Amino acid sequence: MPWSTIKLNDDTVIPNLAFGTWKLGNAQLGQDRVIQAFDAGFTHIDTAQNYGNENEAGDALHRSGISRDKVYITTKYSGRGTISDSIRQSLIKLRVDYVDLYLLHAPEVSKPDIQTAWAEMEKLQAQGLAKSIGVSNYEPSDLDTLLKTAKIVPAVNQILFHPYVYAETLPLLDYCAKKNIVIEAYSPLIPITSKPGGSVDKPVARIAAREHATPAQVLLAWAKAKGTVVITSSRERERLDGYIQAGDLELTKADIDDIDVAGALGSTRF
Ligand SMILES: NC(=O)C1=CN([C@@H]2O[C@H](COP(=O)(O)OP(=O)(O)OC[C@H]3O[C@@H](n4cnc5c(N)ncnc54)[C@H](O)[C@@H]3O)[C@@H](O)[C@H]2O)C=CC1
Ligand SMILES: O=CCc1c[nH]c2ccccc12
Repeated sequence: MPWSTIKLNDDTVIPNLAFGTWKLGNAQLGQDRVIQAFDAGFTHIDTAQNYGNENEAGDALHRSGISRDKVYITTKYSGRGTISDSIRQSLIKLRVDYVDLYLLHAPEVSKPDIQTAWAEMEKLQAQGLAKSIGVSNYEPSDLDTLLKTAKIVPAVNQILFHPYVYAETLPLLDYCAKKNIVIEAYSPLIPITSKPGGSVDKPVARIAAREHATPAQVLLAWAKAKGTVVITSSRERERLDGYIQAGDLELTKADIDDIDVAGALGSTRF
């Protein structure tokens, strides 16, 4: 099945592939690279207050001429200023009236504290500034704290997600599944970007050879098969085309099990 959408607990839908804008390069290059991602077929961009390129993403959106309802925009509060001011500044930079998804970037930047920050997020959603609200880098204990006073359950938790951390993340995945919180997977390509030569390489290479695919495509297909929203990136058009095509790559249960086992063998926190 190609890349598609996932229904969130607030009844909205989110594309299950996103283009991340962290470390995209300087202003003009950043803007061109977002446009390149739209051209390649991405419909979801993931940015943040402190990536320093919401302006470029907004300009890219404007220049590409894509209508607002055809693109899904996520940004995050990264701890600078108040949440209320931050989202308003993000909306100006992004040149939009609302974002589709607004996240608390991490528990430590959920200021002044997790419960107060979440109450602010709920207000923004009620005001229509964010269609959906969620968190990032939250552990079960952080979610416990949040849910004690929350009126709304976070729609997503955006976390580090790749085969080497999968086994140790299972308790968090289970927690989120029980609360109907969708997992967004960032840095899914760590096995080839930061840890080449590890135990996951073998099954990934075997599957890639069989499917005439690249290792990156196999890793994206693995994260998709786990039911996550996959967030990846590249400055290169050829790689972006490969990411889009990875939506058609169906792994078997045996493939997924092989990658899970190899990931657990080489497990190290990055
Ligand atoms: N919420 C959070 O705290 C975080 C969120 N993110 C989000 O996730 C997005 C994606 O994160 P990444 O770590 O960049 O994702 P990723 O793990 O998909 O890596 C993407 C990088 O892999 C490179 N790559 C692709 N194929 C390769 C190959 N065959 N060999 C070597 N390198 C290859 C690409 O050129 C690109 O630079 C970010 O832009 C951001 O939006 C990322 C980190 C933290
Ligand atoms: O999103 C990527 C990593 C990152 C950059 N800034 C922050 C702030 C808080 C948590 C994570 C990050």
